[in-house]
Amino acid sequence: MVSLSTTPFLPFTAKNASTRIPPPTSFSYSKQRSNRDPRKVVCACIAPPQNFKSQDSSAIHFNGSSKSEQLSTARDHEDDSDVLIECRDVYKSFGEKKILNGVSFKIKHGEAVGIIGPSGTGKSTVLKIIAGLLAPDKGEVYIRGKKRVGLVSDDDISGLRIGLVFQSAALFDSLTVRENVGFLLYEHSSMSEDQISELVTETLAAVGLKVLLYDEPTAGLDPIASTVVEDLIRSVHIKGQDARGKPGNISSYVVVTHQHSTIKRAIDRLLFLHKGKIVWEGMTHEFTTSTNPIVQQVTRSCAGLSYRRGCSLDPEPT
Ligand SMILES: Nc1ncnc2c1ncn2[C@@H]1O[C@H](COP(=O)(O)OP(=O)(O)OP(=O)(O)O)[C@@H](O)[C@H]1O
Repeated sequence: MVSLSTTPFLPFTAKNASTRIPPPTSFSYSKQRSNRDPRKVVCACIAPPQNFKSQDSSAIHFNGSSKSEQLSTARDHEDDSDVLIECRDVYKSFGEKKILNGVSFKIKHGEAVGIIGPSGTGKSTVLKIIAGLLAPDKGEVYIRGKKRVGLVSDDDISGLRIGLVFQSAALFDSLTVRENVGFLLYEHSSMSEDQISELVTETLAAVGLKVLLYDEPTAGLDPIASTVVEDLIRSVHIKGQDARGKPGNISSYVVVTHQHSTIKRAIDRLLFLHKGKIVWEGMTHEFTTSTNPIVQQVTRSCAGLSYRRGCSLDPEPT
């Protein structure tokens, strides 16, 4: 397990911040393969900052500008050779509660995808199904074109390492509370900023992760601290680069979020999950100009509201 103090994350500065900014209070990265949990899931934890006051409380608005959009959730006649992950008609219930009701989408090599939608609609459930922590009741998950059977194990058929980054703890009952919550930060680490930066890049490379799934990575962070995390998410992607200009190792990532700044800064393509289905997908900048009635309900409810006032992605009641 590798645990990192937050202080050394200063190399990842917010592009829009004029001053160097404090990082989140804790960021830890852990290769989660204890003897008690043989699954090939790599887990990290990002916790909200403590005792950190933003130096810039300016509102962050989410407003795209493109006129075009792609309303179709079915992408026929596509070249699928670069598809890393596909969920095909996935259903999931918990007891009597039907959560996913035929979810289908593809994640391609190089993509930065966001899953948004109302609370409780099953976004985290989708991530857990992709990661192989939960099995769908019906439907299939394909990893590089190979159907996944059962949960992720050491016999993983895909060879594609998928990491899940949790926003909060209490994730694996096989881990102790201490392991789950803290990932034991080195609060008084003597490592330099550059050493830590290097360590993150090298650790990701050594672990061999190709896809990262982030579950609400900026929840609870103020706007400035969020930008640090959003930049870090971009920096470890193959299309990004770290403070030293080195490209990341992550081929594709998926972010579940309610935060407008994260949608704007860290996501290129959006999947909108509503009532158990993907009801809209398109490029991030196409969202606010969508003519999809459900999307319009959301964007209407967000009009004029700032991030800090907590604009919700829940559609207005009809
Ligand atoms: N293991 C479980 N057992 C029973 N119910 C569950 C389980 N996991 C999730 N649920 C329920 O399924 C629903 C969807 O949960 P999920 O966390 O996937 O939603 P979400 O869209 O990520 O929500 P939020 O945006 O609020 O985080 C919720 O009602 C939740 O209580």
